[in-house]
Amino acid sequence: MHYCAICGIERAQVIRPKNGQKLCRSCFIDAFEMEIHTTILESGIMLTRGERIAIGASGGKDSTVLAAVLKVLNERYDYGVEFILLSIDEGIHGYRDDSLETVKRNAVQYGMELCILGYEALYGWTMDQVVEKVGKKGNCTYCGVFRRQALDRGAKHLNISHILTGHNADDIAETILMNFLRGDLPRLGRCAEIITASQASTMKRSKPLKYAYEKEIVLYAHYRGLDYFSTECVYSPEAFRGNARALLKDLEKIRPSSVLDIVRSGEHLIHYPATTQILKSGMPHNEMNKDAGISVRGNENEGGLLKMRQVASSQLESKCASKTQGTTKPQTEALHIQSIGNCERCGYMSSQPICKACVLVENLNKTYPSIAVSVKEY
Ligand SMILES: Nc1ncnc2c1ncn2[C@@H]1O[C@H](COP(=O)(O)OP(=O)(O)OP(=O)(O)O)[C@@H](O)[C@H]1O
Repeated sequence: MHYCAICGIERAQVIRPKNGQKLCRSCFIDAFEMEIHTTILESGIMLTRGERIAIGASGGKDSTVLAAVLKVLNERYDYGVEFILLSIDEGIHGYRDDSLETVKRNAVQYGMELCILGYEALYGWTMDQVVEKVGKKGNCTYCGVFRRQALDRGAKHLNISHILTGHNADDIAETILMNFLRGDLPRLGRCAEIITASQASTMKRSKPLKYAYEKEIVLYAHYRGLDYFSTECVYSPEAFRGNARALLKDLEKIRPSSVLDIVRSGEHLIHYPATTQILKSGMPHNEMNKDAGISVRGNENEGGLLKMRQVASSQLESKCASKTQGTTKPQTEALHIQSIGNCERCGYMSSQPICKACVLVENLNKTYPSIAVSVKEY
């Protein structure tokens, strides 16, 4: 029999995948919570006293554990933050309607306000209708674009500018693998970041469970008897993600630390190679921006590093895009970082004249002329 590596009194019940440490149930719960607290403190996820912060709550294990742990930490370490559960109803019968019932119970259990926003009200389409129209292949693209914007809209409606999501280490490792296998280095760097801000949004998003293994999240939920919804989406997940997931699981069998190793590799690539080249060139930010033909709305001199990353990403993105289109753009072509403006159609913030959600809605509405092309204001 093994005793817990921390207390040395209780019988060990858990072997931690990241380091092989054997822990008892109670020490595991403490260690898990402490690691998320440390992630919040060390990663720059700012939880400012008095601030209202949204938790993207799907009712699944990850966001339920996130809400439960944040409630504990908020009380234990006196963060002084008000957490609001923000749920998006994609309109998937037999899946999201059931998981939202779980979120409603979680709101009562954790004493958190709950806001639910639906695709139907925002876009005039439920995902069930989208799948009926476009089929199961490719429907995840619609769902992902709509959800991203819906979360932003919900948070804005609540006067909130920071959203926390339950993406865990396995989710991030999968995305890194997918982008690596596709040769998409700019996305690979971005997906490894714990805090993301997009050019198309002023909303900050953070992933406090970034270093938490899926296995441990399930175990934590089990040990604490958390109320969560465990059914997979009725529409098949993105096929390529399924392959990346299978590959990750195989790697994990041989080497349990693989998940975090891949996350760390992704982090190292954030600054590599284009950003590094720009940093090495020593060019002053404003000169570099002028050369790159960048127009950034607001203070032209602020956010040097961020701008450098944007330039680096843009350079690589434009190279990748031109490659996939079979043309090679000249290296000297000026780069244009779009500033955040407003979508001409729905009025919501967008880096393009028409936001992605409106483009997708327009596609959907094409064969339904009686439905107005609109994304409703919320
Ligand atoms: N319908 C939704 N409403 C609000 N937030 C959502 C919704 N769907 C996903 N999210 C947020 O995005 C995160 C990652 O979503 P994903 O679809 O990858 O699900 P997941 O990894 O199974 O997470 P979960 O177990 O929380 O459902 C979730 O943890 C949650 O914070």
